[in-house]
Amino acid sequence: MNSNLSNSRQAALACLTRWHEGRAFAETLVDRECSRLSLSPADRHLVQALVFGVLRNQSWLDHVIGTLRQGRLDMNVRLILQLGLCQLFLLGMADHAAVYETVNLAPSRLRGLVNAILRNALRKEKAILAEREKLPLHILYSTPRWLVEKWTAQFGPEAARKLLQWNNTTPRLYVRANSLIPLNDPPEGLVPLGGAPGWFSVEGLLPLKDVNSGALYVADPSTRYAIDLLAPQPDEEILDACAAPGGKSAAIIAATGGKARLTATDLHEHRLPVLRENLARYGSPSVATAQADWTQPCPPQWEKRFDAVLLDVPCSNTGVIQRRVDVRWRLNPEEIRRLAALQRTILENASRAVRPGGRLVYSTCSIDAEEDGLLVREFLKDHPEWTLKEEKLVLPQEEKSDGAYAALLICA
Ligand SMILES: C[S@@+](CC[C@H](N)C(=O)[O-])C[C@H]1O[C@@H](n2cnc3c(N)ncnc32)[C@H](O)[C@@H]1O
Repeated sequence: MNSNLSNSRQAALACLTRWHEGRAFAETLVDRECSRLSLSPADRHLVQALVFGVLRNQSWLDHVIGTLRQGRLDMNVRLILQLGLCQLFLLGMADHAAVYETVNLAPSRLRGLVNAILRNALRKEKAILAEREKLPLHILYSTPRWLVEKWTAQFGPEAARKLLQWNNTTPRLYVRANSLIPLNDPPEGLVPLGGAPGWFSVEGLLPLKDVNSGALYVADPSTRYAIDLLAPQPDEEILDACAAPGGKSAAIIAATGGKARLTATDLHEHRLPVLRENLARYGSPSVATAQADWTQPCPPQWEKRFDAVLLDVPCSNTGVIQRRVDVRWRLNPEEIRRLAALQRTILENASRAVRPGGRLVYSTCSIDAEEDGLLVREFLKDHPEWTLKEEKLVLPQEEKSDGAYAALLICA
């Protein structure tokens, strides 16, 4: 058997084990493990497909394991079985290689058990797959039941089902062309996105040269709505309050042909160097950057100072679950309530930085009303001097992109 394939499966098992032990992101664990083992791009690809495939289908895989074997299984064996079933039923790998390699992941005393369960799964394949569509949504789409119920209540059963289905598909990669650093030779494999000028879907390899030069920025097209609503103008004084790592700051500068007077702040001092580095690469080196905690009152020197403020607040990331496989498992209703309270405080304080007649765009990559439209309406109730001019909720299953929310508020 190919030893690189064995390495990839071992790496995937190591990543899943660590994922369950701590709070690290799956993406970070995959990157770290593949670099440690110096895996080739093809092997990295397999590790990612295995780890993400298991995490996206965890409840269904456990359900299948439960139908094949009653009684307790230790975590290591459960993860090995999840990996085996993922290869057999989700990634369509050859049966023989998938079973053989998976059995070899187990300690010798447990190989017989793993082999028996996987062979039993193959014998029952038809029944297992036929049963799938009849399972409750939280098992079929491996999403916590509370989240399924929440989305069903918010969007209706049909839209919720489509969203759950979308979240379990593989995300595409997109880039935004930076008008400040034109591409010399448009790279191959970039397909322009209809209705989103300057945006491309990456159909081949990511053109690293152009990403490193700052001519292309990797981002999802859903992020453009916040900038469109802000409509930054040359010479305006603009604040990007939650700015790191700087994607939207760079887009603001590009939208004004490099002429906005931008201040970019973030809570985390350690994120500022990355923010500055990104802004320099994207052709906007003169942006003023500063550490600021917007849960605290607006600093006096910034009160009523800005023509426009962008508030891209920390959020639950429920709009980007397709891309970030951990989110659904790390989130709970209490965390959403905590984030909504934090967002409301940040909005209260940062809104004071807007001059009379100025505007503020509040944005998230969450699709949950408590962090989006409901929160904005609560704010408006307490602040009659503000009006909601326009808002946009991007639902991933409808736009075939990440989910996002942006609201344009005007100060009297
Ligand atoms: C959604 S991210 C911003 C992404 C950024 N706008 C971009 O396009 O690259 C939210 C940011 O808010 C920052 N943040 C969290 N709490 C904050 C606070 N109290 N004050 C200021 N920034 C905060 C986080 O460090 C994080 O960088």
